Amino acid sequence: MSDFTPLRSVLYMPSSNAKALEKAKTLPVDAVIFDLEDAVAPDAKPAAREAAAAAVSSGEYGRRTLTIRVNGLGTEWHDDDLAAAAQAGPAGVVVPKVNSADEVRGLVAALEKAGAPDHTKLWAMVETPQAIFDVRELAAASDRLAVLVMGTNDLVKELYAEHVPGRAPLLTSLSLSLLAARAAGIAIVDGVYNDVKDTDGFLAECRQGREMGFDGKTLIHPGQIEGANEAFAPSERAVEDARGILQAWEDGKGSGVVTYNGKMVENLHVESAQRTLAIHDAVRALED
Ligand SMILES: CC(C)(COP(=O)(O)OP(=O)(O)OC[C@H]1O[C@@H](n2cnc3c(N)ncnc32)[C@H](O)[C@@H]1OP(=O)(O)O)[C@@H](O)C(=O)NCCC(=O)NCCSC(=O)C[C@H](O)C(=O)O
Ligand SMILES: [Mg+2]
Repeated sequence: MSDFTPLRSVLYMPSSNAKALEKAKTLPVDAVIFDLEDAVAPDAKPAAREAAAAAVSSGEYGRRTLTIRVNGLGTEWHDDDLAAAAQAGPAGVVVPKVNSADEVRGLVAALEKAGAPDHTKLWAMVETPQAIFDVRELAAASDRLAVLVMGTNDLVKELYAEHVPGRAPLLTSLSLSLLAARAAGIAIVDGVYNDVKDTDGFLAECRQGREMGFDGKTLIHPGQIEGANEAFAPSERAVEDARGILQAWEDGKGSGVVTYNGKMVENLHVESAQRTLAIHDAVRALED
């Protein structure tokens, strides 16, 4: 876990919005998605592409993980977007509506052909019924695939579902994607919450995402960053418990099972505690 990169808060911004691009340089966000897809009107796409590439190359975003979301496979903008993103060399190229393992392999080949540096990974958006059915193979299709990104707006649209508190219509898709990411050993971030003024609803969805196991949440507004950063970082209590578990394990060296605060501790709990502390250390390192 030493090279763990926090992805608690992953903020989309339209690459056509110069003010938002500027503002992101000061926001306490773990990662930025410079968007060329849904948030950018067709006639603004060429200029947005240039702005996104320039932002990535600028060196002005500090420790933030930078990514560019290109337009999807089969669109008139995809090839030019992918070439520009590969040349700019962000941490991730986010591709919407990836449907299958074959598409992942094709995208990785295209990135390599376009000269993307080794550190530029593929982030695949899972947001169609076909992707959900193929998500296990999709997530394991390439070592260059680093992150799954849930596209819950498109999923709701494709399922003819509704956005409801608790997200019952999406739970199967969220859970299958999460299982696939964990089986493949890659990161996964939850979808966006559209109502930027509904703080309670947003925080409830962050808690749900955290409890399910997501690494973080994609966001659409700066006002959502603080809540996501807090929800997806280990709480003080969790850090204290993790340290206590490690101490109890150390004290009981040699026994296969000990207790901490009256609860059973086995090797698997020790591994979880170590993970909690590694995430805590990585988050602290960002904040220093
Ligand atoms: C949703 C918004 C259109 C709201 O914009 P606005 O009304 O301008 O908000 P505010 O006036 O409250 O903004 C306050 C300040 O913050 C800046 N700002 C706003 N949003 C962002 C942002 N995303 N990144 C950076 N900075 C931002 C404003 O410029 C104001 O700055 P200042 O005046 O200096 O204080 C808007 O928030 C927005 O456009 N959000 C992003 C929308 C987007 O990217 N959508 C596409 C991705 S969502 C999606 O499609 C996921 C997936 O594919 C799926 O299917 O689910
Ligand atoms: Mg989408």
